[in-house]
Amino acid sequence: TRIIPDSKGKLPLQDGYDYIVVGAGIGGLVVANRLTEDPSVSALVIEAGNLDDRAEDVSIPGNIGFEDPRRYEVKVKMAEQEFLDGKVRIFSQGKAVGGSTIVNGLVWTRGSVADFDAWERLGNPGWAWSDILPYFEKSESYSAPVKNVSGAQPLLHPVAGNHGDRGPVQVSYPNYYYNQSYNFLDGIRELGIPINEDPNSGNATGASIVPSSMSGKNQSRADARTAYLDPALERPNLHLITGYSVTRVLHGNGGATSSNSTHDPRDSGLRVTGVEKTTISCRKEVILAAGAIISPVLLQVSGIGPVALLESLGIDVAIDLPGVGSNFQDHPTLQPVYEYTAPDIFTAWDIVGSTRDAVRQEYLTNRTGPWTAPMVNAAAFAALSWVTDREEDILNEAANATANLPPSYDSTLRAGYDAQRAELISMLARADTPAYEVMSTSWGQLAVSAMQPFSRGTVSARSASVFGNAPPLVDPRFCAHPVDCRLLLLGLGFNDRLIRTPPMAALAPVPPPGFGAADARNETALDEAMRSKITSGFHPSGTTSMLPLEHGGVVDPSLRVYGTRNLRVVDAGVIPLIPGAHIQAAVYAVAEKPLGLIVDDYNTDESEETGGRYYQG
Ligand SMILES: Cc1cc2nc3c(=O)[nH]c(=O)nc-3n(C[C@H](O)[C@H](O)[C@H](O)COP(=O)(O)OP(=O)(O)OC[C@H]3O[C@@H](n4cnc5c(N)ncnc54)[C@H](O)[C@@H]3O)c2cc1C
Repeated sequence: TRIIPDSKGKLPLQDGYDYIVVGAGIGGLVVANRLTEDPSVSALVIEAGNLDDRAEDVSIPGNIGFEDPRRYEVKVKMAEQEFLDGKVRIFSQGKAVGGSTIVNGLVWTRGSVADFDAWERLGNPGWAWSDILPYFEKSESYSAPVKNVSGAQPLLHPVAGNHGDRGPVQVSYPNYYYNQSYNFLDGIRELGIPINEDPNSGNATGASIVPSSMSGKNQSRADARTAYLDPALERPNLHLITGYSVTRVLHGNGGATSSNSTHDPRDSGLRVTGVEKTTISCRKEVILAAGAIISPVLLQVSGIGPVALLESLGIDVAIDLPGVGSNFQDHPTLQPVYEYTAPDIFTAWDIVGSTRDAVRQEYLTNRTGPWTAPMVNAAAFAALSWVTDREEDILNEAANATANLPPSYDSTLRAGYDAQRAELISMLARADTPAYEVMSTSWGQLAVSAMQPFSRGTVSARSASVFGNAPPLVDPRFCAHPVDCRLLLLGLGFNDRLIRTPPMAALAPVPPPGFGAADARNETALDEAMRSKITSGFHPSGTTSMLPLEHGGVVDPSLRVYGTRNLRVVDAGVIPLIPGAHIQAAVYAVAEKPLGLIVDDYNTDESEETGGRYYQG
């Protein structure tokens, strides 16, 4: 691999590449790696961020949440959240080779059989659980420790059934568990939630010690860079530019094309910033993998998106595609801390001063001790019927309450939403898909996320350039559908019961202001306290959805943008319906899957355009 860092000068590039990939996160690096396994294929990856320095704040799981590698993050301001408290929130996104996997929390969960079967029913043949399972397996090397390292019963699934053992991403468990993880799991059991020893089997509910994207041997972060770039460094046919941002997809002569172009559609290109503006051409395809926030904005500023938005910004319309930037989903999340005040409780917050020196030394010498443990050791995924006797009321509310869809949604997006809502309701009614998740940290944070969100938002360019004065408008519209807040309230009520179980009461947890036992009984007050605290679960997705055109889709089941012949999106944006899980495992699997389709397009017949509405104006 030729890595071309931010040279601030002329870019030493080839005349052209077969494939040009925008963004070196999960989607970009998986696709670039798999394509260049064939030495006759050339690919260029362009990444806005830089190679990370493998410093301790990146690679050591115990640093997550404390010494975050902020230098590899960009903060994106959300629109004021009108269904919460009217205030803005911040999204984090990775900006580095490896994308958000350089800064993420390592939690490795796939979701349930039902999550992916719903993708297929929504109009995506070949994307059911049984179809995507081989790609979950292909992406990972799963290992569970055979010995009990921390003294307590680890409750892990030790056998690698349905798990990959030769894939690039190391998935394993830490060599250390905080005792509080077991208080949590014991308390959860007292509330009738079963232990799930393998949350990645397709049955996603129950309480677990969660697997992490980390090396079992080195006890360090496994990310898209270590998994998919580092092993390919010897390949001369893979080039990577770092520190440069793609600003536009070009159409026709030098760009991904619409059918009314007179130019060769294969002659694609991108505009890239640097000291000197550069245009790069490619022979086969452009693959957008800039993540669920930026990929739709790049499409919009390149003239592919909802015609009304593009015209309002003075952007020439190439393809009127109403779904670009819509169907935005995330897991709304609360992070209340029930501080453990019993004496002699050791938490990650105690790792300071000389204790920190000792913990660090133990980690560096033996790869054992608290620094092997990521922020989240244990989590519970609760099925709705396990946690309420008002299940029918909630399902009725899910079906009948107004979803407050964004006014910009056209009839296709509304029809697509109706189909998704039916799937979500059937998932809420099942025992193997979660209504909410509770994540436990060593210091008493019991974070609650609604796992089947019914609200939908938008990502919209606010200028004709990605670098215009106005950054894009990112609006998840958290709790636009009221059932999302209802599920979060249910989760907080659950926390209140949980901290009063004997195993948890032994930790003497103190609820944060507004979240105490009396508050939990007063739903109105709790609801108000809660709305000011809801924020992102860091899982933006859906903004370039794989759905039929008549349901607001942006890409077809081969991840090709409707109306183009040589432009695909391969990142979290193509997820049509967010799984009830942390999404990195799904994004890796999604990115592994289209390889055959991409390559076949150029080895067999000419690819056909796949529908789309060409702008005639
Ligand atoms: C703080 C945080 C914690 C998270 N924790 C977890 C977790 O514990 N478990 C889990 O499953 N998921 C987690 N996630 C989510 C997960 O990491 C993402 O869903 C996943 O990385 C998305 O992959 P992607 O390929 O869509 O985009 P990314 O991995 O974000 O990669 C996109 C890349 O594109 C680059 N880019 C953007 N614009 C341009 C441009 N114009 N030109 C060139 N390059 C560009 C970016 O710099 C970035 O490197 C977390 C995310 C964050 C931010």
